Amino acid sequence: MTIQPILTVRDLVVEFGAKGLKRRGFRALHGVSIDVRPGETVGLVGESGSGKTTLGRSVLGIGPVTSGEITFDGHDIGKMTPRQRRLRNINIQAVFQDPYTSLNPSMTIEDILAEPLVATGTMARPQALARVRTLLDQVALPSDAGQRYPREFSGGQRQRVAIARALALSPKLIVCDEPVSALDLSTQARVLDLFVDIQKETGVAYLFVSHDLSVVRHISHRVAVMSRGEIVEYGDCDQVTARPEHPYTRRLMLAAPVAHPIRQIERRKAFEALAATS
Ligand SMILES: Nc1ncnc2c1ncn2[C@@H]1O[C@H](COP(=O)(O)OP(=O)(O)OP(=O)(O)O)[C@@H](O)[C@H]1O
Repeated sequence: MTIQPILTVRDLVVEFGAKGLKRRGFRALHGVSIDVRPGETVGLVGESGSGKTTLGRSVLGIGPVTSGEITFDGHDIGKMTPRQRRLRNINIQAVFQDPYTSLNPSMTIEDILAEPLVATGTMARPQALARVRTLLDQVALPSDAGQRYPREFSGGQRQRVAIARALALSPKLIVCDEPVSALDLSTQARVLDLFVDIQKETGVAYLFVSHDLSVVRHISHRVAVMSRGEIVEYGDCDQVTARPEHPYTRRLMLAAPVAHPIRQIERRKAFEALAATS
């Protein structure tokens, strides 16, 4: 039995600064196709400027779609306005890079987490507050965190709050755009493990954007490699990261540091041998 994707992107073209039909703007995406199945993580990796964020923003409905299709949970959402998305209950959430600016500093954590539930009419405030306690528990924050403000938390803890907020409305898909890049290495590992645990618990799918191949390798079932607005390689995580076929992916692998210098040399030799035979 084939599993239907929860998200399908077909031939997505995004141009910035296009003026009407006559003047073409800067083309950031050149016909990108990708899909995400329920409960899986698709990692989107590539160097700076390759178009990862642009793709994520189009899926979220906060970036332009010049042409192509985006289908989510059976709905054709590519050309929907934010209002149309709300009316049709299109529930795709986001976790962004910077935990220091993504949370309103004047609101308590409780209010930050209750807001989407109350604002969408999903729950009255008393039920929303009960849900907040469950969410705090889910992201392993203490129950008294609700009465505190974002400034009282570390970067990793703030990112846990951002994850809890994304989970509040029980989405089937979360777009994660560099969600651990601002964190130190040990905090990165803990937050990545949290993403994995939450997926096991809830079945949520992630489109997970990162420039860091080791992060993507840690969390993804499938990986798409982007270069200059195109997907140049796309497949199972093990296949793409252990036996990359595209020269760009090989270069990305070689550029990714590994902890042990001898392993780094061995790996470089292996990839050079691979490159010579292909
Ligand atoms: N609003 C915009 N107006 C004009 N050009 C843009 C806009 N947003 C992105 N771009 C351009 O589109 C290209 C892709 O950018 P994007 O941010 O998607 O890349 P990225 O792979 O996410 O990079 P990074 O890892 O640095 O965030 C870049 O050349 C960028 O300058």
